[in-house]
Amino acid sequence: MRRNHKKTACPQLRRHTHPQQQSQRHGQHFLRDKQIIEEMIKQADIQPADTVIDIGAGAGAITLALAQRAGSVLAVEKDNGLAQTLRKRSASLRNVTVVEKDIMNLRLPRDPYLAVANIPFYMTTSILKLLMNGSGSKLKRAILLIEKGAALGFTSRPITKPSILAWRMWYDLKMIRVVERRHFSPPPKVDAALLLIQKKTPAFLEEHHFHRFLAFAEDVLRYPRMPVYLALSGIFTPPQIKKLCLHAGVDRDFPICKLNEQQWAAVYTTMIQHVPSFRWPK
Ligand SMILES: C[S@@+](CC[C@H](N)C(=O)[O-])C[C@H]1O[C@@H](n2cnc3c(N)ncnc32)[C@H](O)[C@@H]1O
Repeated sequence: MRRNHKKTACPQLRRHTHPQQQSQRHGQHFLRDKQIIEEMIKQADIQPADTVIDIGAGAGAITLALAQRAGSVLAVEKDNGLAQTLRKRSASLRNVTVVEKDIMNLRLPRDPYLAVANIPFYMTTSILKLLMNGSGSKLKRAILLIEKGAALGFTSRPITKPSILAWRMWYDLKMIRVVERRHFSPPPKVDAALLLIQKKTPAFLEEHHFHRFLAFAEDVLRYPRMPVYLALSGIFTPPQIKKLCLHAGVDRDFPICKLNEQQWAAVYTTMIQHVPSFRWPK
């Protein structure tokens, strides 16, 4: 492995450069490039009063940069050694709180917040669920470094996975660009990408519908390429399906996964308004 400590965003990493195997188990791939951190911060459009979470803060490469812009920074790191290092490095910064914890056990802010992070790749889906699932998600915007393959999956069309569809009903997900593996130390096995997550305002549906919509999506997307009339037949009557297709401007044989978010919102709203609740997918 080629090391160039001059370029490393955090010189303290020398002490924390673990063997490759351990880094992979804990998702410890530290950012070496300050320009990428600057780009993340620019994309996050942080305002002076904002609360920002750094998920998997490591030794603070992103946290310390965030502290210059945000009202407060919550740096969450599970690794005891790294958390201690970050505590020392941020001791003089009154707007940084280091929380040594598994991110999955963190109580998220009750007020709107941002997330800017180079997350542990092995937890990507769990972290996105944590940030976006739920009726009262207060996430306003996030810019996350994740695996390139995952970023492509979350942002592509047609949307075949219920959880991704549910996220995209309330959030715009955009892959900003690829970040090659050489920008990390030690480098991961695959390239990464910057994923921008932005809350839709207004969203197609009110927030309290999230879980019911997810159950609906899980039911009708069981076979994503199924024709609309078949996929919806367990919930709607044939005349309702005919009307829905007419309104959405799609043929009854149109693959269900090819509906756009606006069409999904129309189908779901029709269910809530015109289908007895015992027929709603649970
Ligand atoms: C990809 S590294 C990023 C480190 C640092 N932010 C950077 O960019 O250099 C991911 C970090 O997440 C930490 N981590 C792994 N699992 C975690 C968890 N469940 N909760 C919180 N932190 C975790 C790792 O110890 C590691 O420091």
